[in-house]
Amino acid sequence: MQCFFISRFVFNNSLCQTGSLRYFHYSRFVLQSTRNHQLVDKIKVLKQNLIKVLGKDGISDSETICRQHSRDEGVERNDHIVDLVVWPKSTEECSIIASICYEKKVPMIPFGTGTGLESGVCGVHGGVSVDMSKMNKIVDFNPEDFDVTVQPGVTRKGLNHFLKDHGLWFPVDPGADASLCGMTATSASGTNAVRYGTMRENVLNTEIVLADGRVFWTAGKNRRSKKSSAGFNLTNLFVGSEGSLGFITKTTLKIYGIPEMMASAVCAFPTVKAAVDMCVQVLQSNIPIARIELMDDVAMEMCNNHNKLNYEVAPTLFLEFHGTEESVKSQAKFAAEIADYNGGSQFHWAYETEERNRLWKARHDIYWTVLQSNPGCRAIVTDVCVPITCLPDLIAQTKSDIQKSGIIGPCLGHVGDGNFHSFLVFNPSEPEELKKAEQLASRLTKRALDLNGTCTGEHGIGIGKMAYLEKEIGPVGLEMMKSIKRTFDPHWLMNPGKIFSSE
Ligand SMILES: Cc1cc2c(cc1C)N(C[C@H](O)[C@H](O)[C@H](O)COP(=O)(O)OP(=O)(O)OC[C@H]1O[C@@H](n3cnc4c(N)ncnc43)[C@H](O)[C@@H]1O)c1[nH]c(=O)[nH]c(=O)c1N2
Ligand SMILES: CCCCCCC(=O)C(=O)O
Ligand SMILES: [Mn+2]
Repeated sequence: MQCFFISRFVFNNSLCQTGSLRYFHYSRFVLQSTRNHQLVDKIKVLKQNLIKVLGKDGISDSETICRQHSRDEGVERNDHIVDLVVWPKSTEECSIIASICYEKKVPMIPFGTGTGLESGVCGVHGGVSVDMSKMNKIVDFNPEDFDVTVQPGVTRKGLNHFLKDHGLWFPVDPGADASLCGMTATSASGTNAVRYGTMRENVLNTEIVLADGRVFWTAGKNRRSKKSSAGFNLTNLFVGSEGSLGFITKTTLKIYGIPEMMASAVCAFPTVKAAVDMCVQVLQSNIPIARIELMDDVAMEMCNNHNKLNYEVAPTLFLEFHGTEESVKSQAKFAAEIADYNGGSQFHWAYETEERNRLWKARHDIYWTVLQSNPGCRAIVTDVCVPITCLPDLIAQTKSDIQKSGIIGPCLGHVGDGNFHSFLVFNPSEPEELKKAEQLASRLTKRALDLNGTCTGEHGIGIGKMAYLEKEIGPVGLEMMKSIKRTFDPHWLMNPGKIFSSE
């Protein structure tokens, strides 16, 4: 296993180390000189063997490429760099890569598009990053059965571009243009989940390459029935497995008809509680709302400034209705009455595709908006999800906690699911700020767990949420998860150091 000797002499100019997170710069030279020699030797042999299979174009050990593949959009972890990157072009090549790594006992880390937020793609113990982007075909499409099977290089936007001409779409939308197998691996969701479900509800089958190179389908080869009672649900085991059980080399997904009409609206509220109360009442009234997204006043102000918009700076819901023209109109009328009852403003409507896209782009871009509004800063993104009735108090407590701390922390959420994010901004050269942000995130997550919720509604555990998993699922639950991992991956080679440690 790789080992690092971290001393102050290692750092070029900045060091900030508190709790579980570390941010620092160091030189590749020092990194390599302290790396376990056994692994370095193994990697040399491995490289030669892999070149024979993949050709020189299918493999790289360049420092830049290894670094690019060792980070996602979340916290940068400069001490967890992979040693090699490979690009399989087929399931067969992926299987050969796995068997070669298995023989040498070298860690393997699947890489989708790197949009994850929990450091899922970094090499905690070094190893080989397997970039799936060259496996980018739609391999099976059954429009009348409403299913499609794609390889890992197919992204959400790529699939929707293909489906559009057939009057179909795949609605799970994390905003980022993530790979569909990466979304399967993290159990992603996003803005449409309140109506169409998350990846868990939309994955019918997956093809898997195991750590030792064996290939199998979790629901049986090519099976695509909408339901099954045939034994354990192995498909769901791989949804949210974060690369720790095997490579997902195909995912079979449910797809949907594009609704005749889609209409979006924006509505401001006097308080977060009023906005969430409206959301609960909309769900209780069985309005089949497609999106109901909260942005707090802090997020709205940044959104306005960044996008040259002039929405009210107040807790705001972004809503969307799907259906026939008649149904959209009646859903919207009912929802507007509920908004009014809760002190909400008139709806500002967007009917045309372009206008709707602009509105949702402003919402989806909030991650970049916050970072660009605070140059040089980084952020801890929280992702708790609680029973919806607990949400108003939890958000109110969180906002008051953030205000007292002096940290900048916009909050927004997929409120229809009881899921919200706070974006706790800190300056990496101010250790006190990072400490405050970490303590805030920890208090918030503990509060959510005490309310029978989860530490992560959609981003996954990765490294960032490992500390909370045992409290969430209990010691026996954690041991069961580890036993399952041992069954699929007895030598702990698939993405080790994520979700839980090996002890
Ligand atoms: C601006 C912005 C906004 C959002 C988000 C990101 C960003 C940058 N996300 C997070 C992110 O888009 C989501 O986690 C995706 O599912 C990650 O997919 P990638 O293909 O990028 O996986 P990425 O390459 O980042 O990998 C993520 C994890 O999956 C594993 N993995 C990837 N491909 C695999 C494969 N083929 N087989 C096995 N394991 C594999 C990796 O090893 C890693 O552990 C999100 N998410 C969300 O759910 N809701 C949201 O609202 C948002 N919003
Ligand atoms: C407060 C910004 C957090 C954004 C995190 C990305 C995400 O999940 C989203 O919904 O947007
Ligand atoms: Mn989200």
